[in-house]
Amino acid sequence: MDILRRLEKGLIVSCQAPVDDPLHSSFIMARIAKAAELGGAVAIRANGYEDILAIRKEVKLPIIGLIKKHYEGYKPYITPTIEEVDKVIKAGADIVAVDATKACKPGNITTAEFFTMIRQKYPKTLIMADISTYEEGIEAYYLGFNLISTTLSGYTDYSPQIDEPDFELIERLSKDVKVPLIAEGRIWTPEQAIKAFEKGAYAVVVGTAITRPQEITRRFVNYITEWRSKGCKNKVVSS
Ligand SMILES: CC(=O)N[C@H](C=O)[C@@H](O)[C@H](O)[C@H](O)COP(=O)(O)O
Repeated sequence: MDILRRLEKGLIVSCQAPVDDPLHSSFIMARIAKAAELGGAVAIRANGYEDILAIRKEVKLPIIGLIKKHYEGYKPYITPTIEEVDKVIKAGADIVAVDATKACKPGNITTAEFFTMIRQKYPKTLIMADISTYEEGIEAYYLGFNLISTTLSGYTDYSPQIDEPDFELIERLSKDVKVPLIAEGRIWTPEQAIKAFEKGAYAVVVGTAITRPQEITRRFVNYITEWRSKGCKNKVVSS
């Protein structure tokens, strides 16, 4: 089946562990991706050449690949140059996710120029635009990106800094773009995933809430700490 059709109304699991995470390992990411596949995910989102390669060997699902790399003097870090695009494709990803914010990519390349470079080199590859605002999503749509994801809302200094997923952006963009609009970023519960679909999302990406035990633990601990600081209603047993 066509890759985009396979994503429709489905859960995409983002399997990423930064260098300072104890799970930072291609072997572990591939096992987590396998678990996500067995659990019913429709696709995997993965970061880094080695991780994509390892996941490609382990799962049959479509892979959305990216490479996070920081270049001095430039803000974009999600597959910001053609070099990272080459590696993502070489590793076996089906879709390449790139920064499509208004910030120039390394070498002062605009999103429009970057998109043209990728399209000329890879005429058939599906390209996902990681955006942070409505305007960026619209621009990405008219440039010809195949999918648009709300990944970077809350991660540029001009987008809303909220704890929840950006439902308003999901709703507005899904009405105005005619390519799949992916809801991504800070989805922590199944209810939020359903809400994203109801706002018009084509598929949802969940990362941290499924694949990062360190952050999941921290979230539990924070809730408990807050409850305790409010003079918890029930007796806390101290050892
Ligand atoms: C902003 C950024 O760099 N996002 C990254 C994009 O690949 C990942 O670190 C996120 O985990 C992913 O977008 C899923 O989001 P969440 O982990 O909130 O479910």
